[in-house]
Amino acid sequence: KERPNNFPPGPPRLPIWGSYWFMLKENYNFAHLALEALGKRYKTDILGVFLGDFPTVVTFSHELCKELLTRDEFTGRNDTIVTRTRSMEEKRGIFFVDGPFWKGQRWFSLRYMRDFGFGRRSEVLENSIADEIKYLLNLLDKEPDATDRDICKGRGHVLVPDIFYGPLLNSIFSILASTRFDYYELRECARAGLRFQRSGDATGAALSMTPWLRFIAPDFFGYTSVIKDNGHLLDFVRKIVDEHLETFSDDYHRDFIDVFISESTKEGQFDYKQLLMIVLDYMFPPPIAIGHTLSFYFAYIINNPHVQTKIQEEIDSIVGRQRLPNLDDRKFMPYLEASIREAVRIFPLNPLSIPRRCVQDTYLGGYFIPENTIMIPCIWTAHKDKRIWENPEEFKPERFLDEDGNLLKKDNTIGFGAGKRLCAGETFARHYMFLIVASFLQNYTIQTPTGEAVKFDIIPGINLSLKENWIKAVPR
Ligand code: HEM
Repeated sequence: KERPNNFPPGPPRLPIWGSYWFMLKENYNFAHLALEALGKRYKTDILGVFLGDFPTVVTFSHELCKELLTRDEFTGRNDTIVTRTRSMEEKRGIFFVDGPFWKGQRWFSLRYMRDFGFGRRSEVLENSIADEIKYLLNLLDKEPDATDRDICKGRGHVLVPDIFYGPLLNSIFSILASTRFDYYELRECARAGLRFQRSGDATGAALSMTPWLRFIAPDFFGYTSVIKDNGHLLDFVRKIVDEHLETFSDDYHRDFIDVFISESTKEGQFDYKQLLMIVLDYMFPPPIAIGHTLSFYFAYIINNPHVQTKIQEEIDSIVGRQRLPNLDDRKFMPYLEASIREAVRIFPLNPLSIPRRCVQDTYLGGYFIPENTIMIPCIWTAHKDKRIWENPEEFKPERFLDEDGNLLKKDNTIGFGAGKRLCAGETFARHYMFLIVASFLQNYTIQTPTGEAVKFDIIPGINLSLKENWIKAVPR
């Protein structure tokens, strides 16, 4: 268990948690800040640490993060107690599988979800998203009723991102399951998902390194949430899949679940658990990833009112006030688009992306990387790399525009990952974020209920999230 020869520099390895002790000392709450600090301490763009027994390499520069994300040797994922427990003790789904199984399942799901509008322009999907956005605008314009008091305190006084949970989930379910659900039920689901991902904080990481902790203090180390909250999501998905199996007919495929049942049965490979996990892997990110990215987005434009005004001017000149914005408007609204890119850059939701696994011995940045090393691109630091970004701490959408105000073709952000494991929902996410932001700012100016700046009270987890973000939408 020696440090491998020519392994990247980093802190020593102590008993039980290896170098993790040093991370906790640097920053107990936020692993990305702890690793960034260790990178600075060792004056390196590539750090070698041991998370318990696992050799782990962290890259910080934009260049090395991009290389890590795009090279085939780093397309594996890690198999941990949490990823296993999450998928019923098997390796299933898309997120945490690798090798030929991952390739086949990723290709299959993207190929067939596309037929239902996912990842492309689609009139049917856009109309259904437009209906969800009308629901949201209506919510901003009314006093709360019994069913929405948890997200609305009064006219225009709403909780972000919780107001988006129902619409986002209904949109993805229109593709997966051709079904709409009650908004409150969907919010409860999204909140279970949020608790589950928050269990991936510092103590949750300890669980992956030393799984026996689940027998000693399951609540403290997040194991209870893995079981209970993930169980809530699985029960929800199981009900949908079982209903599909009961009513399935090969004459007409209503949605992606039907296509999965049909195609995999034809090949004699119907896998119930895989169907559950694919649905879960596509339903989890819309509320958690899009919802919380929007939450940070609104926080930034509230704290930068000049940006908000400029976006509103752009909306007024391209769309006006007589109709709602649609995706045809997107290419004529570079400033709005740039503001979304800038929010993803300055506050990447997954500051350490979703860690990869090295699938064969190789080299990176001149250092030796043994097979099975955990590979972590520190997106947080790469997005503030001064070699790429001028004044990186400043929220400045203009950095994505040329002198004539056109959107730059090249986007150096890597908040959606890169390479063959690039986020499978990026197009869906970008479409949705554009439509929500454009429709909200066309009709409202967003501020905090007190008129003060948003305080960045961040909760750690696999994703970062704001503690509680009530906003006030003031009619324009
Ligand atoms: C703003 C919203 C989102 C952000 C910031 C985000 C970010 C990410 C990141 C960083 C990864 C890891 C990529 C890598 O390893 O290189 C990822 C993977 C993934 N994302 Fe997203 N995501 C978002 C929205 C979505 C949505 C809406 C969906 C689905 C509806 C989705 C589905 C997935 C899937 C299935 C993967 C796993 C891909 C694989 O391992 O092959 N994401 N996402």
